[in-house]
Amino acid sequence: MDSSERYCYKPTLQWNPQVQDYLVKAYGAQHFSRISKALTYPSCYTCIRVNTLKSTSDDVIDKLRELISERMTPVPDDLVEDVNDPATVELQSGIVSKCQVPGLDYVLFFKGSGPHSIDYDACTSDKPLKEVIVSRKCAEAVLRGAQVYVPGVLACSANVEKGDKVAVSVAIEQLRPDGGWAVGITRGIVVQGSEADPQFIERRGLYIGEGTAALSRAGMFRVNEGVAVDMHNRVFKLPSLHGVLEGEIFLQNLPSIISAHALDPQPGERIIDMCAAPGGKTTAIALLMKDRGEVVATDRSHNKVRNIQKLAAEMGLSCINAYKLDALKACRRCVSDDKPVLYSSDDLPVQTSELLRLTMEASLAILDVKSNGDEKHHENESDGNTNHGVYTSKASLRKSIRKMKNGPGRNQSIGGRVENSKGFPPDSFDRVLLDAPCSALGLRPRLFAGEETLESLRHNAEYQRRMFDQAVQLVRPGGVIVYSTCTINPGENEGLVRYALDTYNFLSLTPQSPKLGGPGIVGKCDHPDGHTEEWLRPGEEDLVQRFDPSSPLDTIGFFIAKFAVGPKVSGLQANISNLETANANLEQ
Ligand SMILES: C[S@@+](CC[C@H](N)C(=O)[O-])C[C@H]1O[C@@H](n2cnc3c(N)ncnc32)[C@H](O)[C@@H]1O
Repeated sequence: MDSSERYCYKPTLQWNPQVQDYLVKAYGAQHFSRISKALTYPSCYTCIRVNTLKSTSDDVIDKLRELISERMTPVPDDLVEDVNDPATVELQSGIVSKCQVPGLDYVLFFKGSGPHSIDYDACTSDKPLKEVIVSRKCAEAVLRGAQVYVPGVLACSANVEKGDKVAVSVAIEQLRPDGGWAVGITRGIVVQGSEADPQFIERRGLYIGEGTAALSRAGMFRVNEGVAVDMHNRVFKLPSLHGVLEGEIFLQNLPSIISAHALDPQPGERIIDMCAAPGGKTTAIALLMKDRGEVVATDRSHNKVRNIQKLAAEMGLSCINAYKLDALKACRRCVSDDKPVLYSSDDLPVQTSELLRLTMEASLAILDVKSNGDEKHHENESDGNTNHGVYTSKASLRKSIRKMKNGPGRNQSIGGRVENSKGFPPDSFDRVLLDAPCSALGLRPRLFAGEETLESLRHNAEYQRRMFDQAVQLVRPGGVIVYSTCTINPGENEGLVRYALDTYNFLSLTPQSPKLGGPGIVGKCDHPDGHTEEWLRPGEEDLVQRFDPSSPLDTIGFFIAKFAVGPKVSGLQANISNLETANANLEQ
């Protein structure tokens, strides 16, 4: 075997066999195989969203070009090789272009290249190849342009010293005789670097580039942090823009930007991004609203909510209010706290819907009638769970209304604490984005997919439906829900759309703009356990956007559905009357 074959990058993505069968049924064998291969490569460009509040595309292009030339001159000795590399020259001449889609000229593409074949032997012809083996997560980051950091190092040749050139490969889970997956390399082992090496087969086709050891072998396993290998020759050459023009630009996948456009947010509206961290789509939405109105950004993780706040502050966006909230409890019909309040003042809407405003005014009127002003917590006994009728004090309501006008936590994005939200009233948002947590089977580069089973995929779909139920309650009639995922699993995409349309007869799929993705999948899948998963019906496929990682657009796998919300009351009444009919039929 020659060295180009031995030290190449040709990974084969490993799937759980049942999941693979299921995806082959959905896509057809050839298409699935193309997708599976594309997933192992990063996109060949970095997508940049310009913060139009702070800069323009032309300014950012100029600054990036300047930065690149600054970084290249004077040319440090160890970069001489890079400057002669065609990919580096290409970057140097400034392959940064504006997106040509109307309305998206604030999106820039920074071109990269790959896969390149690397002649590892040429650099070490007089001595045996020195190697470093890294973890899968580390390799996925390196393929996107990162360095090899110490925690990512799994194994190393015996004689590696600081400054040595090393070939970097990745250890990936292998199927074991018991049917489980395991990485065959124990942290700290010595890489033999010969075909006698028991792990040699496992890293064939998994070499991701060459770098200079920043530490000796001993150092790599002694310290806990820092760069272990400075990568200078990679199979994919993508610009590393980490920390560059902070606040002015945001690195974001193209489909994510499109999902914010699909929501079509308007200045002055009140919008909720239910699973918002780290805030990529939240900030994209806020910019499309010209920072006017309110974007409520919620996530269940406290630290992640902080990150949303930091990002909003960094981008200079003040219309974002971020809260810690479980999306499964995002809608609160009424509150049954010890202290009787009508919705916590923390989460009262800034641009509240007309409906809620009328409700508030009506409550004030009721209180005016109650001349003694006593506060009474009245529970509606017909529904002990959620539907509590709540009275509150006039002062408390007035305070709440004042807060409605001023906006809750309006300045929280400049470093305030993370507030917990108890949920929001029904119909209180003009638009809802549910960018749901998912199996992430569209993210690239991905070097292993065997962790997902049919059960875990189905569990995700159930979780997403429960979140979607909350989204339906939060949006006002006449509003919009956008549902998106970064997975290629139809059960979490078209399956959710089927659930939505079959469950809520006041929802309809509505066209999206811009439309860059392909059609959705029509049909169904009969699972071996008898469960049938239904996807789209004919005529629905062109109303969703499906981004295919194997398509020329070269994006991550992504899915977007946009629902128009009709009058809910009649829809609910229709559901209730359906239930009543069903009950009556049962009783007969
Ligand atoms: C796909 S990511 C969202 C990415 C984000 N929309 C963006 O564009 O930057 C999903 C997020 O959902 C959050 N999440 C998962 N379960 C949740 C729940 N029950 N309630 C709220 N957030 C949840 C995760 O913490 C994660 O940040």
